[in-house]
Amino acid sequence: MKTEKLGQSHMHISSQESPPDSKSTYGQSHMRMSSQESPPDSKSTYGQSHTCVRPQEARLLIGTRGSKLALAQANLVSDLLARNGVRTEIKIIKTSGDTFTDRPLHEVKGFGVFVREIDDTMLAGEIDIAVHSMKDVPTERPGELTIAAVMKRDSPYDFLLTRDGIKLKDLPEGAVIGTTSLRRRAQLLRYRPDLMIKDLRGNIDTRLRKLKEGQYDGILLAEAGLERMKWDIQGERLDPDNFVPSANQGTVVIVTKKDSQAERAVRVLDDENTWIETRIERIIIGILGGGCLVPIGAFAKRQGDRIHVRTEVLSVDGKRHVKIDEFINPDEYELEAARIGSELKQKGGGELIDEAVRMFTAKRGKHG
Ligand SMILES: NCc1[nH]cc(CCC(=O)O)c1CC(=O)O
Repeated sequence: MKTEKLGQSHMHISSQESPPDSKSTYGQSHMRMSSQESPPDSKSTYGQSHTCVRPQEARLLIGTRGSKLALAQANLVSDLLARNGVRTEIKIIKTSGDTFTDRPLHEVKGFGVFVREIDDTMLAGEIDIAVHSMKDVPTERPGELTIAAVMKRDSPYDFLLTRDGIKLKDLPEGAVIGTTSLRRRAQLLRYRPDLMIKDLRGNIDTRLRKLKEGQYDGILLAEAGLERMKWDIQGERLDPDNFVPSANQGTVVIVTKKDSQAERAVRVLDDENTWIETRIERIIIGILGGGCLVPIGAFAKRQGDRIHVRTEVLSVDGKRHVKIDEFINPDEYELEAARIGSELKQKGGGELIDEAVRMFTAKRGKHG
């Protein structure tokens, strides 16, 4: 296990590798490990907690945000289910993350700002399936709901778009880069402390427009979003050694009520390899805590008969970080993920997390 110590500068000790192909080829069949992120004791009350009992031949209702990316994801799931004989209908649900687009996400109250209202609609029995970008789904979940399927991972990497195709290392001194992600901000400043990082909110099309309008020299976003929108835009895929992705980045997840017809219907879409990679990442960030208030990267990638795990916590200014980069045995992946999360926390990650949360809380106190 290789750990970089907390300090002012770091010799990167992992072998620099170009990002591997992000498509996994792992086997399809699998024994489902415990998927419970919430206590396994709560039994679903599906069908008992609401009056609207729909006839059996009714379509399953898919709940989703209304952004172009979210709709692209929901339509993909609907099409795949149709190919498996499952009829669905899509219902758009507005979330607080979509409402407050004028501020950084970490300043929108509470966790799961893109998920909470959709969870509530499912708990009320008004939808059967929810399709989310998995990285937006908090690790703390309502006991009645379950992650019923994790789709095969798209690109997990961050992607830099610049107006004239300049690479990150060649950007001029003080170039303005748009992102509102605390993780991307800290990782950018670690790599190029001279850069000016400017908040950038809004859906993908809004961000692209702001780049074209000249408000930024570059913008940083998830490559998966561009893939799913089928936008073939030239840019630079950032190396996961320097830009460890957000936990579960590039993954679409399907949530249903436990023990429901919907849970059984969507199971066919589950991808074993992505299930394991994203579970490792969620165990790690679940142990670290801090939610979206702290610059944390967590990335697990199956490579042959091993799983490469990279995870790090950074200070908000990118000047300090602590990182673990190692290969683990897939047979013990849950235990190994818990060990890594605990070690990262003990080796300085906990202090950086507390510092970031204190900083945010103080800032929120000042601005109300
Ligand atoms: N709320 C931000 C968010 N949630 C999921 C994605 C991208 C798609 C994915 O990671 O699956 C994005 C945009 C971004 O990070 O650029």
